[in-house]
Amino acid sequence: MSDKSVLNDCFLHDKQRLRHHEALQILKDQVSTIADVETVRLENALERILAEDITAPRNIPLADNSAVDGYAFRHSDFDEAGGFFQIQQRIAAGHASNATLGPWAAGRIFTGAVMPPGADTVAMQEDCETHQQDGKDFVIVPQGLKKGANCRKAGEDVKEGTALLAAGHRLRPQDLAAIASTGQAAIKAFRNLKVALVSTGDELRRPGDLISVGDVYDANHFLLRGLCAGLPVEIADLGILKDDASLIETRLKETAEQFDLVLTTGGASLGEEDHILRLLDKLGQRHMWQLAIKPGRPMMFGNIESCAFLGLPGNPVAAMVCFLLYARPVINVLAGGRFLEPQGFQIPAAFEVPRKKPDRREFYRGWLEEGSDGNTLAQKFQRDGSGLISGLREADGLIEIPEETTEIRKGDLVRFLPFSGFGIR
Ligand SMILES: Nc1nc2c(c(=O)[nH]1)N[C@H]1C(S)=C(S)[C@@H](COP(=O)(O)OP(=O)(O)OC[C@H]3O[C@@H](n4cnc5c(N)ncnc54)[C@H](O)[C@@H]3O)O[C@H]1N2
Ligand code: MOO
Repeated sequence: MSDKSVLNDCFLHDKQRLRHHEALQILKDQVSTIADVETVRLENALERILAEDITAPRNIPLADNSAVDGYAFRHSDFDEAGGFFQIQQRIAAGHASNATLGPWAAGRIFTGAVMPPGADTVAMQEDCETHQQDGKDFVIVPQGLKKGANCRKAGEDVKEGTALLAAGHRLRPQDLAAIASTGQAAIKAFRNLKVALVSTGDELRRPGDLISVGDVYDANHFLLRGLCAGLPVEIADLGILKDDASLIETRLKETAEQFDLVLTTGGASLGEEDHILRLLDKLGQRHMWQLAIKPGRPMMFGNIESCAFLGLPGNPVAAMVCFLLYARPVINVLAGGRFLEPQGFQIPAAFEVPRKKPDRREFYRGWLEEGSDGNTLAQKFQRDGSGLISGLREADGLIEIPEETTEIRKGDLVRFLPFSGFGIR
């Protein structure tokens, strides 16, 4: 390799840069919840992050009840031939009976109705025959029912005192059902995080605006807006800031006073027109910059007073990779949740990479495909450029290649991180 090609490699210094795992550790150490707590009615609690533990105050269900429409009876009255019972009471759901069931008596019962005292088993009505004799109603229950059949026990779903959900959990529909089943009408939840989205760059224009040579449409705003949609945030669009240090300084200062997190893209490197890093250092504290990853190297993290600050690189692929790996878990922690790690699995590669730089972790855009032998393989988007939105669009996930790997041959195991594991599609 010639000296020139070495000098041309802008990743030459990866050895001195922060490793991915070190960056994650810094974020874990530095970030804690800043969102306030508020009371939220269950109707509005979907996707909110719980700020309290939820414990069952009583058994669910509260009492033994029937799982079917049928006839409740005492199993001890029943023998191999079946049973012949006089129907002595009728119990509908919501109308518990206090009358104890005597020997050879049955209660007409409906699904969800509380078992009458003394009864322990229910026969389904389709399996029974009824008839009248001397003005009395009887039911014939066929043989074979086990004691307790078709009876749901008190507390069989949840026992009184069971811990159902812990603070920090993001509420799904089934969690809301579980809370509702305890009778709790409102919960303590963290307020959604107030996030300001800022795109920086003289070249940027919003879709719909006219462009001329050298201009670029602001794709990152829509990328980040979409990625934030799956997180407990309220976003504000601060638009595009020109590469003007004093303008950016004023806006960042104002914004930091009003928001929990400022998320910028662009201007993260050190060119004369890149102001974000210098301004973060001037206005607040920087905890991280320059990672040994590709793409995403100029990613930065810090704070301006009590406002967290994430400066993502301008290249859209780098912005998305950094968002998924770093911004997403940071946002979730700031919002009261846990540090979200991606889910991934090992899978053979359908591609080869003859030479990969050591000392840096790489994230390719990729998808799963079927190999000739029918096995599933990971395929990689051919081109590596960090400005290629096409790769993101075609991908279903990221392929994570660790620092020590210097070559990938077809069939080597690689780690696939499906986008679904990041909560996106
Ligand atoms: N001399 C060096 N140059 C660069 C380095 C370096 O270390 N030394 N790092 C490169 C890497 S890696 C990346 S990534 C980029 C990121 O730099 P910035 O964060 O300063 O981003 P910009 O220069 O503002 O923009 C980079 C690229 O992305 C386009 N861009 C920016 N914002 C948007 C947007 N909202 N929507 C669509 N596209 C956007 C911008 O036009 C540029 O083409 O720096 C390398 N350079
Ligand atoms: O790391 Mo930059 O992230 O090449 O695009």
